[in-house]
Amino acid sequence: MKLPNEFIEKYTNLFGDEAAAFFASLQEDVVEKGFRLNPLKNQFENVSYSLAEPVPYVPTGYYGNVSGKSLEHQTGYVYSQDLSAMYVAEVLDIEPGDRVLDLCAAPGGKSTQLAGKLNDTGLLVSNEINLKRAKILAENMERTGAKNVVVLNENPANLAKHLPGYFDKIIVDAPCSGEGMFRKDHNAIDYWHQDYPAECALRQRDILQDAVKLLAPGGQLVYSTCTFAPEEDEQIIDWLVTSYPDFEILPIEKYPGMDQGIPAVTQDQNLELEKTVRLMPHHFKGEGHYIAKLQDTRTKTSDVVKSPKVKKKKNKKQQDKTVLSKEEYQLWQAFQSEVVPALAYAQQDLKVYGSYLYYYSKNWFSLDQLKFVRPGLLLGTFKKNRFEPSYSLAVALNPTTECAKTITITREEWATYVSGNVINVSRDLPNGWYLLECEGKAVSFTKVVQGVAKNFFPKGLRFNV
Ligand SMILES: C[S@@+](CC[C@H](N)C(=O)[O-])C[C@H]1O[C@@H](n2cnc3c(N)ncnc32)[C@H](O)[C@@H]1O
Repeated sequence: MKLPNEFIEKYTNLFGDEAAAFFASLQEDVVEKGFRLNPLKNQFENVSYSLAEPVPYVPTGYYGNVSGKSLEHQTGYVYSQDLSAMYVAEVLDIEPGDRVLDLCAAPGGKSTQLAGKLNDTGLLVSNEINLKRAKILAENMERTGAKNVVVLNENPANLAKHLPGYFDKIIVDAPCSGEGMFRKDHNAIDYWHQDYPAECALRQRDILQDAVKLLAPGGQLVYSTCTFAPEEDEQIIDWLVTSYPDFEILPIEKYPGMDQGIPAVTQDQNLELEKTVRLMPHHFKGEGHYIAKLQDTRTKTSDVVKSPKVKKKKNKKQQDKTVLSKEEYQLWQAFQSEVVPALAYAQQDLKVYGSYLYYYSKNWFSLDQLKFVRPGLLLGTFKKNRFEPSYSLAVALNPTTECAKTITITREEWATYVSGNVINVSRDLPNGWYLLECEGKAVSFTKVVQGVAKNFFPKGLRFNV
């Protein structure tokens, strides 16, 4: 890998004696991998990956490589994540019931972790400006099985216009010059030029200005990048606390191999920046990252004050099209009482978009003016006088406690099913909807018709093991 000359010059000046070790680490081909367990799932004794090497700084993190074609991945038990990246969401102090925003969320590394930390309380809004990436994000969030996640496809300015002061906690994992990704993605070097970090910094300031507007007084903000560039790291945080004096930098615990931020790269030599973290590949097993944690010191206001105003409906024509018809509600209830009795959602917490039925709590914000990819948990589809449960609902279920009709399948049968084939089951089994579970993990819904479990695994997700 050929590093640009200006890059070498810049970091030789900045890192001095350490520069040679730093450049050498960027040339390493074999980089240790990591993964996280999803706390929304249960029975981890059935996970076939070794949990012998836990990561010391993330309770759900482990060293090791997981396959995207494994049962554990398909059912959302594990998420493959860089060993540095998994420290970002870890440092945000999530409390049950928090409203959390991941502003630059695709493909979902931080968001999947945040969903686990919220444990189905509060609300997680995972936002991604790029539609294609937002769809990938939604797929990754689906696999977590979280019931309280909304995926938006908004620009931060529009979000700030509609939801000012709405969120208790925000992560800005900013688009950056990606220097920390050079060894993982050699193409990142092609985009790099001397002025690139400064250009990225302008965009990061814009995004942070909106993030500040979105944060509730007394809220917490975590900012991260995967670059070594001081322009996008310490200098951005220095700019933030200078521009917004209500914000103060909180200390982040430094585990072995983690470095502190470098005050010397800022004009005012702001020593507070030592509280931030640099993850450097010559010191730490993981790609290059920078993390800062900020506290808004304004007094917290009550939920009543911070909820955005919802405009009252003016006339009948403007009636909410997302309200279920009586027939739709009856179809859902018939399915729900028979198959998922634990999910007795109130009618006000259900919404329809076209023929799709979603769980979306009445306590969450109005989606009217926002572009969304996932307006809550997709429960299923209404099709000519019947209700068909979704894959999203299947993977969100605990087969033991939340589903009354399950069929246990073997790993071989699982492999058959995810490749798009049917499975033969007992002919004595009554026809109808069942949840397929393998080793306690919810795989998919199936419809049994005379001893055959029909394939309802989404076409776009099918794979051969
Ligand atoms: C570093 S990546 C996020 C990675 C993600 N947080 C994760 O852990 O998987 C930055 C994201 O910011 C998005 N982005 C680009 N320009 C943006 C902008 N102006 N405002 C908000 N997000 C932007 C990119 O599309 C990209 O998905």
